[in-house]
Amino acid sequence: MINLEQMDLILEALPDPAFILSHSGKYVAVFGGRDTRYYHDGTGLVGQYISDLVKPEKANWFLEQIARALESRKLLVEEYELSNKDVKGLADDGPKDPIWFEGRIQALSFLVDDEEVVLWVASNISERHILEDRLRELSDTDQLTGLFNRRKLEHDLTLHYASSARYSVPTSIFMFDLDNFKKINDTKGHHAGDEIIQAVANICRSAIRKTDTAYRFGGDEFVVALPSTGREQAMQFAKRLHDRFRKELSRFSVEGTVVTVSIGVTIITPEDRSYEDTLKRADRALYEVKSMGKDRIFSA
Ligand SMILES: Nc1nc2c(ncn2[C@@H]2O[C@H](COP(=O)(O)OP(=O)(O)OP(=O)(O)O)[C@@H](O)[C@H]2O)c(=O)[nH]1
Repeated sequence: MINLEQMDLILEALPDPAFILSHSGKYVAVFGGRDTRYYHDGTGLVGQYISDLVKPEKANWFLEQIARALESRKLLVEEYELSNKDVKGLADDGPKDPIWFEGRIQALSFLVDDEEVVLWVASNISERHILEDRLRELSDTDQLTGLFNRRKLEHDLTLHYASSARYSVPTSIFMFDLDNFKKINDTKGHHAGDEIIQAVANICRSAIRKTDTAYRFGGDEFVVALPSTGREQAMQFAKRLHDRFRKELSRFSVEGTVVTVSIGVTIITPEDRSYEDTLKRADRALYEVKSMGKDRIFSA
């Protein structure tokens, strides 16, 4: 049998810190979490209140989770970020960078000083979090150009569509496609083609505003989303962008074949049933440009 003294030693040896927190946010007790590579020593927190130690917004979040766990009586799992600068009363030794925690919060079946209490076990998941961020970034990014990809475009357009519908804020869309690209690819090789695609991406990056976003839609097709931009403004910008393409892509010409860009411009309208309708219209505008002889802008 394990005696009480041994039980204390076991609790102290727990790899992750385990807090007993009251309904009002008091640190009633702290066990374990002695690994200073991952955690700060939390024993200095005992007897203090969360709202005295962390900023109000974060403190309210902690109190909400405690209340939820007490109400549901079920295990609650939540991820959150904290740095030792956020929490007064922690010793300076321990990790310097902000830590991402997974908190597992469980109501306990006894009261402390007439208050309900929860067990809050905090595990350091920073490494996993960084990896997840990197994976998300990779899955949203086109490898050749570093621009966002079609997947991310579809995600972002859903948001633009929702805010256009809700707040009547216009979002303009350019869809553009290189002209005569196949010929260059066939004559000078795929590698030269890749260079052109990268040059287009660089022009986009340097030309657009911070609030605009450029995407590689696929192959030699690109999309730029311009939030809070009406048609007239969008057309002015399309002209400027088109001029830059003309100037900066002319160096890739071969044997009388010039790489130019055709741009279809449209705007999310209240009649659109979803962003897909907007994209289809942009695609139709692009088709019109191509049939009119390429290297120009058409608004639909
Ligand atoms: N180098 C390179 N070529 C690509 C890439 N993705 C697509 N392509 C090529 O891009 C070309 C796109 O075809 P089209 O749009 O019909 O070519 P185009 O000559 O520009 O045709 P128009 O738009 O009618 O002027 C095809 O030859 C594809 O093989 C890529 O990542 N790198």
